[in-house]
Amino acid sequence: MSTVAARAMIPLPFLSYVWEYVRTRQRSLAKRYKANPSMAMLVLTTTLYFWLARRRRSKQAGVPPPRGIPIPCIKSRLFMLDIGYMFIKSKIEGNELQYVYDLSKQGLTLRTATIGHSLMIAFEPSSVQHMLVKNFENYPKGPSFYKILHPLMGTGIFNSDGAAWKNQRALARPHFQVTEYKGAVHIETQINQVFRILDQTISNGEIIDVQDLWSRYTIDTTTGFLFGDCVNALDKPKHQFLEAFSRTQKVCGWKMRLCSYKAFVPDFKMSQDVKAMGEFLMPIVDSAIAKENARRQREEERSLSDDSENTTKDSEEGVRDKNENLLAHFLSSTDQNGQPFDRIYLRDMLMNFMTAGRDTSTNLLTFVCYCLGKHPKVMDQLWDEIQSIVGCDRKPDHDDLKKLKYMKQVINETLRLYPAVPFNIKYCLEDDVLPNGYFIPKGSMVAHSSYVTHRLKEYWGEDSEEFDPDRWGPDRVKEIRPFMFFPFHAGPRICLGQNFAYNQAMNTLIRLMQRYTWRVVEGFVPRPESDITMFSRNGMQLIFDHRWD
Ligand code: HEM
Repeated sequence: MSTVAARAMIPLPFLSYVWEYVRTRQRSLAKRYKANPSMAMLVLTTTLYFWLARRRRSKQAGVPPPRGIPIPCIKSRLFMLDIGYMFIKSKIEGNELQYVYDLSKQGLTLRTATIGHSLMIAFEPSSVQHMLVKNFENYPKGPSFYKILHPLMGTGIFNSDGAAWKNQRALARPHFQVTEYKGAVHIETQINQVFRILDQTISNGEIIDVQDLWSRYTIDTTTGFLFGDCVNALDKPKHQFLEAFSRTQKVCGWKMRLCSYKAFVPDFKMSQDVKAMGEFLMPIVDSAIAKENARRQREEERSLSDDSENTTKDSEEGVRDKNENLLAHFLSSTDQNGQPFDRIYLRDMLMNFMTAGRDTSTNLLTFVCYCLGKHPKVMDQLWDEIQSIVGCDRKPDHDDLKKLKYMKQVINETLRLYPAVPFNIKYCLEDDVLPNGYFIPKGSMVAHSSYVTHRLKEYWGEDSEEFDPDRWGPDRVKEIRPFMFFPFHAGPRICLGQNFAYNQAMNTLIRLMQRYTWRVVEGFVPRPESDITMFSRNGMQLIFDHRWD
C-alpha cells in the first residue's frame, strides 16, 4: 500500500466512530426533546460558529498584544448596546458628527466592540499620518468597503486598491494637471444660469436654499469636465439620475456604518436605482466610444494619405479630441493589462469621478456661503481683497487666484470646520502599532475623521469651533502642524481634484461677490451630517441681495 493511501486509511475508523456517536446522540436528543434533530444540530453549529468568531474577534481586539498597548474601549454600560443605539439614534437625528466629536473627549484612540463588529478609531494627527502616508501599504480600503460600495462604484478609483487603483490614478493624473484650470473656464455657462436663478429669487423676495443650487451647479460643471456635455441640472430641479444617486449614497453610507450588520439596511430600491443610473450613463459612454472609434479611423486614413499639410492640421485635432475630457482621455488609453477599457468599466469610472467631484464641491460652496453670510466682517474683508486684485466686474484669471491670499484662508477655514469627507475607514492588513503605541490587530477596520481632528481643542485651541480665517494668516499658520488639517486626504491617495476644487470655488465666489451680498436667514442653524460626503440635512437658507442697485 502506498504511503498516501495508508495515511488516508488511518483516520477512517476514528471518523466512523464520530459519525456513529453523532447519529446515536441525535436519536437520543430527538427522543428527549421530541424535536427535529437536524434542526437542533443546525442551531448548535450556528451558535458554536458565532461564539468562536466572537471569541476570535475579541481576542484580536482586547488581549494585550505583545507589541503595543491595547486600545481602550469606548465606555459602555450595556455591552456596547447603548453605544450602538446612541450611534444609530444620532445618525437618524442628524447629530452623528457631533456625537463622534463628543466621543473624542474619552480619548484620541478608541475602539468599539459590539457583537460581531469591532472598529478602531484614531483621531490623533500622528496616527492619521501613519495610516495615510508612513504605512500606507498596510491600510488599503479593504474588502468590506469594496463590497458595500461595489453597486455604486464598481471597480473605479474610489473603490479599488493595488494595481487597478494605481493604473487609474496614473492615467487620470496628467489630465487633472492639464485641465486643472479648465474648472474656471467651464463655469461660464453655469454661472450665468446661477445669476438668472438668484435674480429671480431676489425679485420674488424669496429665501434660497444654496445647497440645492450648488448641487445642481456642480453636477453641471463636473459632468462638463468629465464627459464634455453637462446634464443641465440647473434647468431641471428634479433629475432622475441625481435622485437615484442620492438614494444609493444614503444606503451605502448606512451600510458602511453598520458594517457587519449591513444586511439589516433596507435596500429594496438599490438595484432599481443602480439600473437607472446605468441607463443614464451608458449612452454617454457609448457616444464617447463611437467618437473615439471615428477618431481612430480618421487617424488610420490619415496615415495612408501623403498629404503632409493635412496631417499636421488633423493630428492637432486628434490630440485635442483625445484630451478634451476625462472620458475621452480614458478611451484613448488602456488598463493595467494593456487592454482597452470596457463599457462597464468606463461607466464605473464616471460614477467614481462624479461622486468625488460633485458633492465635495457642493459642500465647500454651501458652507463657504454660510460662513460668509454669518460673518459679515469676513465678507467685507474678502470683498476688499477681490476689489483690489480682480476689480468689480472683471473675470478672474489664473494669476489673480494665486494672489487672493485671504480668500484661500477663508476656504481653508471652511474646509477645517466642514470637511467634505468627514469620516474615512481603512482596513489593517498586518498587525501594526500606531506612533502613540496603540496596537492595531490585523484585519481591523480603522476609522479616522477629519471632522473631529480639525476641531480638537488639544491642537487648535479653546476656540477650535469658531470660524476664524486669521488662523491661516502668515503669523499663525506656523502653529498648524502636519496632519492637523487634511480635508483632501493625504499621501499616495490624496485628492486628485484638489486644485480643480480650489480654482472652481474661488472663481465662483469671486463672480458671486462681484454681483451679490447675502446673509443667513435669522434663526437658521444648519445641521451638517454625512452619508459618504457631508451635507446639511436642512439645506442652507440664505437671503441674497444685489450688491449694486
Ligand atoms: C472641496 C472639494 C473636494 C474635497 C474636500 C475632496 C476630498 C477628497 C478626499 C478626502 C478624498 C479621499 C477619499 C478616500 O480615499 O476615501 C478624495 C479623493 C479623490 N478626489 Fe477629491 N475632493 C474634492 C474635490 C474633488 C474634485 C472636484 C474632483 C474631480 C473632479 C476630485 C477627485 C478625486 C479623486 C479622483 C479621488 C480619488 C483619489 C484616489 O483614491 O487615488 N475631488 N477627495
